[in-house]
Amino acid sequence: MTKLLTAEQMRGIETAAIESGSVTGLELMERAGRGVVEAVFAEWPDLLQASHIAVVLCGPGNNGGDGFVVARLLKEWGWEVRVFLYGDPDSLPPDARANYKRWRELGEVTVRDIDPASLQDDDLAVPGCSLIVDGLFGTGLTRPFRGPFTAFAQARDLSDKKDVRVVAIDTPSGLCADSGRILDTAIRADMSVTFHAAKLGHYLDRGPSECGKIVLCDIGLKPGSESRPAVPPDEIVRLVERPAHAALAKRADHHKYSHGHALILSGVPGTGGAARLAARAALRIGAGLVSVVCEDAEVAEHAAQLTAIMIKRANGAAALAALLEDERLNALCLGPGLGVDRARDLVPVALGAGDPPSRGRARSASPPRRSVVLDADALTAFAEAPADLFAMLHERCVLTPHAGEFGRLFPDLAERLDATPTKGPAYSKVDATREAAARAGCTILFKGPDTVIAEPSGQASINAARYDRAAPWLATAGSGDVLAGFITGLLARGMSPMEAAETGAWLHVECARAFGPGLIAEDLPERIPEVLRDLEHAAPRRAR
Ligand SMILES: NC(=O)C1=CN([C@@H]2O[C@H](COP(=O)(O)OP(=O)(O)OC[C@H]3O[C@@H](n4cnc5c(N)ncnc54)[C@H](O)[C@@H]3O)[C@@H](O)[C@H]2O)[C@@H](O)CC1
Ligand SMILES: [K+]
Repeated sequence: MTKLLTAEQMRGIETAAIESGSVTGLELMERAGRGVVEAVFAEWPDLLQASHIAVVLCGPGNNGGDGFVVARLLKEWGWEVRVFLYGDPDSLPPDARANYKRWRELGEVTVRDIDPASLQDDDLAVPGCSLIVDGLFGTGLTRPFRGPFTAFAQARDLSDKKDVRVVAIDTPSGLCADSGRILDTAIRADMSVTFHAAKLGHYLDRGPSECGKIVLCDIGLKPGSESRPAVPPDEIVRLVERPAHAALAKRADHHKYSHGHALILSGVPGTGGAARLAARAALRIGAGLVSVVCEDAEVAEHAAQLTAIMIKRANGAAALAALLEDERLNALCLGPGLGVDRARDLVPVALGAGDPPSRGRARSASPPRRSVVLDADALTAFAEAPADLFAMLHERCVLTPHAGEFGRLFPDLAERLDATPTKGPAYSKVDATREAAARAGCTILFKGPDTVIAEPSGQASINAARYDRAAPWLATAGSGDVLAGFITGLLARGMSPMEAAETGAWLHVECARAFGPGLIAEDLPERIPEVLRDLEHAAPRRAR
């Protein structure tokens, strides 16, 4: 499991280690600086060949302290190093000050105001400079950085400057470590070297655009014990990773009914493509049976297109309620191509909250806990009255909004997320998704290249389609319908909502990566066999 930490959690782990007496802050800082230098040489071995010139920018906190360590180690390696300190040397925290002093035995420091009244001429354009080390701010960033930094960052996109590499210590300055949002402006790095564990901001929002490559450096901090974890498990955000093959495999002694029956509800004639995409995805991911549910007028369109996927007729809410008397139909998907009017009629029935007129049945006190995925129109249908939807949702539901749909259901949370951040830590997509899940009472998968999944308990994870898992071709019509279908199929197979949402999101990205350029939504389910085979080959062989 890859854990992602907030700045506060990281500080807690560091403090606990120092208080335990197992390590000093100075030792941690030395390991951090050394880790940065090692990462630089590993990434750019040409810099090992001869002595080079580096500019090291140090800020007023411990991130600056790491910068002084890097400056010293590069100097000892034979480099020419120019060091700038933004802040007062006498106000540096103790470990940073100790490293400032050690550096001063070797070289000069150009000291500048942290908040200058007017712009200063910093002459950062050091001729022949090969490396810029950003040690201005790390996890302690609390407000937009100003003055020369703003001018500096805005005037030049450092990483575009020919032959100059930019390495950020921990996080690129200006990037909020908790949210991945930029406080006004940020330095764009080619590589960011972070310590102990990556931070949420490396994977959320603008983080991946600003960080370049992420390198994780072990500075010898031990994880807490199981009885006294340094960070409570529920508060830790995980990066969604490759699922276990066993979770997706089919056992030889199982039959199709062991893998559930998924229903995908479709809309008016001519809009059924989205439902068929979702249905195909549910079938490919292994649901035992998949049916598209439609009205009489839509049967011909589906019949012309579907073979292994069955068609079930339901003209209106009462007919759907009658169909759902069959408890073998264990997972439903509503939204793709459904139309908002039809969604308003059918969603309450799907959630077991309807009062079907044909049978005159009173609203059930304990509605059947059938798994339900609500996407697209099924979310938009409740834009005027989200509380009505939340009152019907239950723990087997998954909502899969994109940013627009999220804003319709949770306008106050979206507003906080969209507001320009003025201080750190800024409100993050993880914060918003967790709050949304608690309010809705079910699992929420908030889509994007930084998809966040959260359940009401506060458990949360990020499925990042960034860095080495980038899948830009997923931005194509129908891709969300396929994701909803994957999740529905996995729910039909019996996964929990959180596991189905995480696994579906991971497979979605993996299918896109397996296909590559030119991808359209139809291609995604067709890559499932290849992706499943790869998972099988990666799985450890069973002992004979
Ligand atoms: N937590 C840990 O376990 C370790 C932390 N280390 C380093 O320490 C860093 C965190 O150090 P700090 O907590 O001192 O935080 P930072 O060094 O990121 O910055 C905090 C300082 O900057 C000021 N500040 C914040 N935003 C500002 C702005 N926009 N303009 C002007 N001043 C601003 C704060 O008031 C504070 O003085 C990490 O990012 C990492 O680089 C490493 O030394 C290794 C171990
Ligand atoms: K930094």
